[in-house]
Amino acid sequence: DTTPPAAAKTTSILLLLAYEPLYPAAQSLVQALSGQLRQQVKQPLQLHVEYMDSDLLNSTTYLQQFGNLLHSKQQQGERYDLAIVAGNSALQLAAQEQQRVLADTPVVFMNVSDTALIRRLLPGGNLTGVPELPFVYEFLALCRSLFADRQTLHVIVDSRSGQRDFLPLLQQATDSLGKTLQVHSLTDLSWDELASELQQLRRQPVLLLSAYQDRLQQPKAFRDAIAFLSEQSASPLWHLWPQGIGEGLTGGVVSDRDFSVQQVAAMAGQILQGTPAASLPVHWQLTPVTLADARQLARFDISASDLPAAARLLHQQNSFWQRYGWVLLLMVTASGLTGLVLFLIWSESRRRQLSDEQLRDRTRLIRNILDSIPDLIFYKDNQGVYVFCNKPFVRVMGTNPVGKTDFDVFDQQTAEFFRSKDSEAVARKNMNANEEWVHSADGRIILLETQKTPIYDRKGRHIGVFGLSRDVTDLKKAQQNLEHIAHHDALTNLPNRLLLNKKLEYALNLARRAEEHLGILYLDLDRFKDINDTIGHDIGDLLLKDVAHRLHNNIRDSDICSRLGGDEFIVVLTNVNDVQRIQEKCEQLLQLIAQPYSLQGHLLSVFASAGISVFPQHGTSVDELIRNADAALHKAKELGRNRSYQYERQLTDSIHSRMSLEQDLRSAMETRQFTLAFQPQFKLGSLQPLRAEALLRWPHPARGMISPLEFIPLAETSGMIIELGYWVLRSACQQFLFWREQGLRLEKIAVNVSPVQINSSFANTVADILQQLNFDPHWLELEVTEGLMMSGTTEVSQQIEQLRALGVEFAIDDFGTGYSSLSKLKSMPVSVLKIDQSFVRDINDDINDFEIVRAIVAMAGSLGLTVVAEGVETAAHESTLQDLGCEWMQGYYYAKPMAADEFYQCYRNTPDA
Ligand SMILES: Nc1nc2c(ncn2[C@@H]2O[C@@H]3COP(=O)(O)O[C@H]4[C@@H](O)[C@H](n5cnc6c(=O)[nH]c(N)nc65)O[C@@H]4COP(=O)(O)O[C@H]3[C@H]2O)c(=O)[nH]1
Repeated sequence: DTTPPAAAKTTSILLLLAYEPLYPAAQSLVQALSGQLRQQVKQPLQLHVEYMDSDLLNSTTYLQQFGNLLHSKQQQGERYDLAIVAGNSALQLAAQEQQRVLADTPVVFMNVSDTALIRRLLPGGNLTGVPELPFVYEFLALCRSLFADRQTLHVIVDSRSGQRDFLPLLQQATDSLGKTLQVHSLTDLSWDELASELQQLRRQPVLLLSAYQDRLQQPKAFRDAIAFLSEQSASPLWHLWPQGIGEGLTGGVVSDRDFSVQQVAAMAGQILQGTPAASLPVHWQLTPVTLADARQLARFDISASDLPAAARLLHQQNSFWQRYGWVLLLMVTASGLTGLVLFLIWSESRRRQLSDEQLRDRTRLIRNILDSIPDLIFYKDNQGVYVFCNKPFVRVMGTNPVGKTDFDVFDQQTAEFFRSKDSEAVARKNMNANEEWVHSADGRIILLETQKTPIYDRKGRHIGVFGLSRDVTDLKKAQQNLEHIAHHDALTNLPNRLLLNKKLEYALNLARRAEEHLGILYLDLDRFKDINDTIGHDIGDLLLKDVAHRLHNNIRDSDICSRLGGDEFIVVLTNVNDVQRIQEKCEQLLQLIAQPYSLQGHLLSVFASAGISVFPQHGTSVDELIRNADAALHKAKELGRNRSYQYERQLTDSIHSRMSLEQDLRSAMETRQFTLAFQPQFKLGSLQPLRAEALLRWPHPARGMISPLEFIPLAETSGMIIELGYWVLRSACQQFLFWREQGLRLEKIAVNVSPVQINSSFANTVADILQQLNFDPHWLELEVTEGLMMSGTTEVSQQIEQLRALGVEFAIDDFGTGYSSLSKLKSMPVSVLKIDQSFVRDINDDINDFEIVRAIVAMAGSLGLTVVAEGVETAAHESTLQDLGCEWMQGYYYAKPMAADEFYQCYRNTPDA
């Protein structure tokens, strides 16, 4: 009897991997870890492996979803004595679940390159582990020996942070070695454009940092990305991490993962024996290993002898065992169980030749082994009569079938199905696998994955069928769940971009065959960000759900409705015969979205804009149709929102001109093409301006003066606004100092600040600039948007408060256009309100505008805020504003924005100066 005397406690370890299950490196990591852990942990061990597949799906929502999945498993009885997490996002998830799934569970991490995250978690954390650091200098040394004649290191990155964060380090390293770093960024390139750049590079070192998404936001799983890039590239691709090497990437200098696995298993062993995780030091000392794929080296004509002597080569096919070993191994494993059963049958048939006792012992041993396997194992003779089955079979099926056929045990339909699968295996003379749903004895319907193998006697005659069934119900459910998460948007449950691409591809094929049209509607909510910032993200989320619901419920089943993220939706109208219908349906959906929403006591209105592209007129591929619908959406927004626009060719041209404007903007930054204009602000009744607003001007060498309304958004999306904004601040302050020296009696200079500029270093940088210029902070007013003020994030408030403490004054620009309510004004850290010019323009004709201005002035007065009216163009404007109690004015009625010299000439001799 092999039953142990007393059941030893099972140690349960959660192995959380950031990778996808199909990823070969993930599988070998699991195997290596499980081997090492079994050596370290003496008790019975149960490993729960979870694959996050976070390369492609790395949003916070996904992390949240994954956490929920783990939590629900835990509630069904899973418990963990220890968690081993591999990869950055796995550690992120562990950090997120510290209080819930992993409460009191020690964590050992590995393959984590995010050192900031490790350092953040270490103090007080119940964790330790082995990080994975980039060996940048060692890698450059390898490049020097392999590509001695090359001075440039090419790097591939995309927009995602993480790997991209290593760029400054690489820049520093290449600079220090006198090399050049050339970045090929998927933020500017599509996959195809990157491929054609890689085709131009002949035998140059190319380092892959990160490539998951291109500028068209087309994602690729890591495996697909490296397969694609390595196939296209005329140069070998290298990596700072082991993953991907051997699967397309040529090699790299990486940390030794075998060593990490040993360390992690040793740490796990110590923790399970009672050592607190926090008392085991993190293993920061890592040894670099040069790893290379022999097949890729051969492809690029690189001699393995040029690698360091200790380099490890993958896929080196030189011995019989290396070539065919895996085939043999597979054959041996597959035939193992079959052999065991054959042995059982054989021993039964030799019963009379051996002593009874010997036979009984042997048979009992084999039975015990087969009974201890959780899978259902059975053997039927060639008449379909069960000769043997193990205990799990009897337990799950609720009956012992030995001596009976399937027809005696199961219902007619199930029995026929089982018999047909037996016959298939016999006909194929080989193992046959199938899945089958069956009723189990405890009343559940379970999914069995069954393998059937025909058995032959020594003369080759068929004598029966051996079968092995595994209960994969839970596995299938978990897979389906993950599959669903991977393909659906967590908030609205609509298909995400990945699934949209697949469905649209399918719809295109159908439309092609049926010679029908398809309509692609790219919808985006107008000013959704303001709603989010002012009323809160919770309400914003509810609103998105309602919009999704309205869209989904008002299209046909064959149509597709998908959320791309944020407030962007795509609706695909299928089976369209009359193109006119597309436009009509789009208008109908926009009207539907515009109906009011009642969300947790808030009555809200929101409008949407839509861009339309039509198959086949506006494109024949998924990419092209979505891109063109997007271009049409931009046009719709430009034309004033709450409307739709159908794609036309000129839009692509204008996108190209937008891209060329962006390039010009970069060179304008380098060649300092910008200037400042200044517009005075007057206190009522005074001819002498006491304040001036600095406004950025870009005299483009070919296109003339370009409005800030056109280029500031570009500078914001490209991040250039940060550098540009500091330039404006510095120049405006210098000009102000100069005027004061010349005798102009100005009190303050106002400078516009874009929300993008307010990051964690904003206040310190502004303070530094003021200090360098010896500029009194009380002379500075920073104009920020209403949305930013309402966003209420702690970072923004901290930055603003830090500067206010120095004496810098803050104003809300274009007040009244956002969603902030007057009652919220009290809590905003500002002292000036600038009434938007759109209210001033019609103040004498539109009673609503008049009332809004009246309310703003009254409320501001009671809060002690200064109100400045913008866009005062006529004496009538001035007099109405004066009647309402507004004291400060700015507008063309007094002066247009002008160059600094002109400003000085205008106001140096003003009577009350
Ligand atoms: N119709 C009319 N317009 C008037 C009148 N008085 C002033 N304006 C215009 O209204 C805009 C006022 O600036 P803003 O609301 O801050 O709006 C600014 C501001 O949001 C942004 N901007 C300008 N310079 C900068 C800058 O240095 N940084 C940032 N982040 N944004 C800037 O660009 C916007 C537009 O700037 P500009 O084209 O210079 O346009 C200026 C000004 O020329 C009037 O009586 N009638």
